[in-house]
Amino acid sequence: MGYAQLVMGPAGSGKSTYCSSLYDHCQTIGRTMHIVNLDPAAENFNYPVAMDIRELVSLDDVMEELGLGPNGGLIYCMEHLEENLDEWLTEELDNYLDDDYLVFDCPGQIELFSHVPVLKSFVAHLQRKNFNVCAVYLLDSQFITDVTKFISGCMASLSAMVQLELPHVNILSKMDLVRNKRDVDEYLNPDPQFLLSELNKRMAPQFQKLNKSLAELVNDYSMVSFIPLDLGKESSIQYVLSQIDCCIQYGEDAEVKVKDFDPEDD
Ligand SMILES: Nc1nc2c(ncn2[C@@H]2O[C@H](COP(=O)(O)OP(=O)(O)OP(=O)(O)O)[C@@H](O)[C@H]2O)c(=O)[nH]1
Ligand SMILES: [Mg+2]
Repeated sequence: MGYAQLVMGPAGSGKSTYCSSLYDHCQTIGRTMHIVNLDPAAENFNYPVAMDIRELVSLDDVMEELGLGPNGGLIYCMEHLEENLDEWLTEELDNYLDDDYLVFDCPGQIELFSHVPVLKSFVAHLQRKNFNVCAVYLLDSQFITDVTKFISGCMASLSAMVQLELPHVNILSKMDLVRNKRDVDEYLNPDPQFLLSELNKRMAPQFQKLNKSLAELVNDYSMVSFIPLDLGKESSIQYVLSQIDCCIQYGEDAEVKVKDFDPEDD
């Protein structure tokens, strides 16, 4: 059984930085983790790139040859990935062991996890290869300064959740930039009444009914809650990782082995 995180979130939400911090953390604690670049437009990396979509397809070539812009070009690249999953991903995965842990650093174009099916096929492929996959969705903590931004961030996360049907962990990134940590608490497990009153304060009266539906939607999927992540604190990274590990049952096999030898069981 292999393990994988699919790291998603809007452009600039801190996905690649999270991946490199996670990598460093695992180096420190002596744990093996491989980071995969799925962004055909990425250029600089702060982590060793274990697999790289750019070896399959280059955004520059696609834009030049097909006359596409950067976003259309990216969608084309991802569709190309989808068509080549059997060759490319299967071949690349052959380099890893059965119980390896992979982290996929995705591009930030939001359409990738809202309405383009490539990630769904990608996940299905990983699952066929016996990977336990967790969706990790990053939202910039600066979004909570504006409740309308926060709600739209929640909706985007929700659409990834509904589309991918994976264990799902939401992270509020860049906590080092939050000055008043108390402001954050209300957004980590948002109360629908609180969201509703904040939205109503911000928006014109004709939106009240819509606001109510949005707040209810967030509440109905009570899974829209966030774990704060402060990359400056090793303990924060460790906590986030432990929550994700729990979702994909990483480490449980080891526990079972320990239990097998528990003298009290005799
Ligand atoms: N202060 C602070 N800045 C951060 C943190 N994480 C990321 N950043 C900054 O936010 C910007 C975007 O970070 P990236 O990690 O490239 O974000 P991304 O989600 O990978 O972006 P795309 O791949 O373009 O979608 C960079 O300038 C980072 O230095 C953080 O925890 N704290
Ligand atoms: Mg990135």
